[in-house]
Amino acid sequence: ITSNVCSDFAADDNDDSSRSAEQDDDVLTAQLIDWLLDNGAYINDKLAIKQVDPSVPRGIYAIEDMEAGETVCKIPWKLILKPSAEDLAKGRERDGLSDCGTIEAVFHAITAENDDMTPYGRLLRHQPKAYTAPFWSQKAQQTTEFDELPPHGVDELIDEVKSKCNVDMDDKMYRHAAMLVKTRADYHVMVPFYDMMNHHNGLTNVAHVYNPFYYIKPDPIEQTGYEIVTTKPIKASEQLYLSYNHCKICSDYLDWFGTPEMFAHFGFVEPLPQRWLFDFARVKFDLDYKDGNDTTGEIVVNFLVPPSEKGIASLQEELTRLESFSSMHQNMDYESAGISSNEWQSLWQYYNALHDALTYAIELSKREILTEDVWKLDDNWWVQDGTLSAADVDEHLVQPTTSK
Ligand SMILES: C[S@@+](CC[C@H](N)C(=O)[O-])C[C@H]1O[C@@H](n2cnc3c(N)ncnc32)[C@H](O)[C@@H]1O
Repeated sequence: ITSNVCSDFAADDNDDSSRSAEQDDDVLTAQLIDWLLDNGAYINDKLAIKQVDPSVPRGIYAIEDMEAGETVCKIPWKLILKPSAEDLAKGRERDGLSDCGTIEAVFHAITAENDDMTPYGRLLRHQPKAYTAPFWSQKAQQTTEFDELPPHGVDELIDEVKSKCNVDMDDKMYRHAAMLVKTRADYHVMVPFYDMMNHHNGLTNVAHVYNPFYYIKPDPIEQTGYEIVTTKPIKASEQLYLSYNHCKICSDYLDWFGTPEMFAHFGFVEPLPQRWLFDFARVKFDLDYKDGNDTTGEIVVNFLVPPSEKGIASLQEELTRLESFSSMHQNMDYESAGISSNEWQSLWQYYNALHDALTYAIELSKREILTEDVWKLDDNWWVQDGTLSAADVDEHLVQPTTSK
């Protein structure tokens, strides 16, 4: 996976050329924890934040065995970056308003004068810049036929910020703030410590206690803090993992938000299990190891909607198109392509994942009975895990039928 994207970009972070050794990730993280504890946060003392090797991203690990149901952290409302009280009072609908207020709050946190900058602001400022596709350089977007290879619609993420928020997206720090919000916020809240948790749908072992999106009074998060608990026993040295799309508060993302969307929003290719939804072919499937625990074993495709002959033929066309993209670019290096090595690596990681997913789906569809029934359905042919939420049908919002 793309784990080294983060650390590589940290090295590219030339905004802080005067950065001293004290500002390195471990120091910034230690300062963050001290600040949180001094200001009323609870953080379970069986945990440590670390990067165990350069090929995996920094994350939260158990350093002692933990039981299911233990509190991981409780982060007080006052330490959370969020829109102004005035904006919050207008409601928490996902109309972009909340995101705008959060981007503004993050911008101020990362650009505060030295003495006013909190350890959270410092850590966020130090995070890798522009590593998700919507924030790539223009050159990368053009050279790599941006709109063709990475998932479609990545540019919408920035367009949405530009059209809804009164922020200057040509300003480097505003762009960084926007990317931080897109990659680290839960809806309208940026929660220190909690936002260091990585994603894995096969190894999820923590959950939210409260949903920040459902606004009830008195708001439990304002009262008791942002609280996360373990959902399984976790052994010392294991990593704590959240799911960014199949979690208790993920109803907007639950059904349609798969590996391509994860790449577009968060800038990494998720490990198996992966979900792929190809609307143009009306094919939707999960890709996983046959024996979930054996990551060297056979890979299986679980079609979530019966595949059709027409759909598989479209996937084949897409695979051919991809291969012509690859034969045009694969022998180049990032310098001759004129883009950064991180953009180049990230692009090919996604290419390989997409290529593999298409190849598996085409190959393993030969074991299925193909039926054209999916083409008789309406645009919501893909809804599987939940039921459509009436208010937001156009946005393909789904609500879980069971709590996860
Ligand atoms: C909310 S932050 C998670 C914490 C982050 N690793 C850190 O160092 O603070 C989200 C970012 O973490 C990275 N990330 C999360 N899960 C990952 C995974 N399974 N593999 C690679 N990178 C991951 C991605 O760069 C993503 O944009």
